[in-house]
Amino acid sequence: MAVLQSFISVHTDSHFPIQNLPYGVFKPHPASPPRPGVAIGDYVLDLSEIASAALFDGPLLKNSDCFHQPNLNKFVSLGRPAWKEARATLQKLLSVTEPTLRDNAALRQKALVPLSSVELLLPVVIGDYTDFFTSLHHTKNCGLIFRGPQTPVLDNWYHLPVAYHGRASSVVVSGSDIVRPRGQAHPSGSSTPYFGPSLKLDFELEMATIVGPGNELGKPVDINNAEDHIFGVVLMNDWSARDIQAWEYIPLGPFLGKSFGTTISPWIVTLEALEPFACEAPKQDPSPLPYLTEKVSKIYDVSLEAHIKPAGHEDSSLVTRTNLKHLYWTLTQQLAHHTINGCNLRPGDLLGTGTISGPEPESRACLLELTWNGQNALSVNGLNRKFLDDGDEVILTGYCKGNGYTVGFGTCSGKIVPAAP
Ligand SMILES: O=C(O)/C=C/C(=O)CC(=O)CC(=O)O
Ligand SMILES: [Ca+2]
Ligand SMILES: [Mg+2]
Repeated sequence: MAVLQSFISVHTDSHFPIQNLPYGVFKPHPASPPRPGVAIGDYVLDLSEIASAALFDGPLLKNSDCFHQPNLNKFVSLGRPAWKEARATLQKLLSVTEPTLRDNAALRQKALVPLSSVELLLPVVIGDYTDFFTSLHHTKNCGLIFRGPQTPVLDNWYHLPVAYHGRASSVVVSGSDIVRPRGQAHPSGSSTPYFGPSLKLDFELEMATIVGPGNELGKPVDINNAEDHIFGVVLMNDWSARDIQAWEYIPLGPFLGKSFGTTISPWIVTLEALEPFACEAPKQDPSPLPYLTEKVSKIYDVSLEAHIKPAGHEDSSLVTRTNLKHLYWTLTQQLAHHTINGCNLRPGDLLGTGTISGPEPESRACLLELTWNGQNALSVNGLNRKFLDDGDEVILTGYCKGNGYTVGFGTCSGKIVPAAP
């Protein structure tokens, strides 16, 4: 089958071909109101202009104001039939054979904005943010580092996707600076805790689900319908202060060691765009309880990388290479488990997968694991790094290689700036 092509020329390495069409929110000029868009090659297609031109003409979207909103919450609340309709409309409109936009210079001028000139914002208002702990490799390594060799993986882990409740207020879009947090750090031996800027600042390479329609309080989502509640996926960096975390987390879990900032990529890649890259999820042993047993158990083959760029350097160093498919618990199991007690999810909620470490040492997805809690230094552009220095920029990226095209997530980056005095 011939590869679908757009009239907009898209380089084969671009993350944003017509097969992707990820959703974001942008401002064309600093003073303009935010509006939804999709990325196509080096452009953003302004969906408010496409809606104003009455080009969303399908039954579900023709009378909707979802693309005249300052965020994507309304659109993601509409559910998969509306998402499919929008995708079909946009793929047709952008295709090489369709004259409507291709041959309308005035509309092209208004609706296609160079990506390099826009400001990208958080794509959704995030009411709640939860972070799971679903890579067995990450879990084992953290267990060994934080708790020692007796039981690195606790008994509950194989029976349910463990998670903690994160802080939605401090989720920021890629490109935002991260202020080094201050806090109490784990004392060594019998000393008293130290207070000051974190000395063990880390990144965590993750992905996160953006919730679609969600569920009513008291009505759990069935595991086999969970996919219909996932609009799409972003890259996520769950910045973590390991010295603060190690002291505070017993017995209630992460708190100030992680709530000072979490970065997500601006583009939400839809499950429709990821479908060609679906693969079988790893076999689970023991078998999960019936409420977590899926008819089809799938994950996606997404190559993931983290790079660090020190202050004043032109280039960055690759520090890890991993893949979403290494996760033990699937995105749908995470979502269904979250609701099984009746807890309601709302449109735009963010569900982090947890750190996506793979089986090899080179695929460990945070510095805690890569340097084994600072025991071994990592070489970053010839500099030694155990944890992050002020001025370090962490750049995450992810992509799926198709036949003749790439479905990518762009980047998710953030730079560490010095702690408050
Ligand atoms: O093992 C622990 O005590 C803590 C582990 C984490 O910091 C991980 C966490 O944020 C969840 C994850 O990213 O997998
Ligand atoms: Ca995390
Ligand atoms: Mg965080």
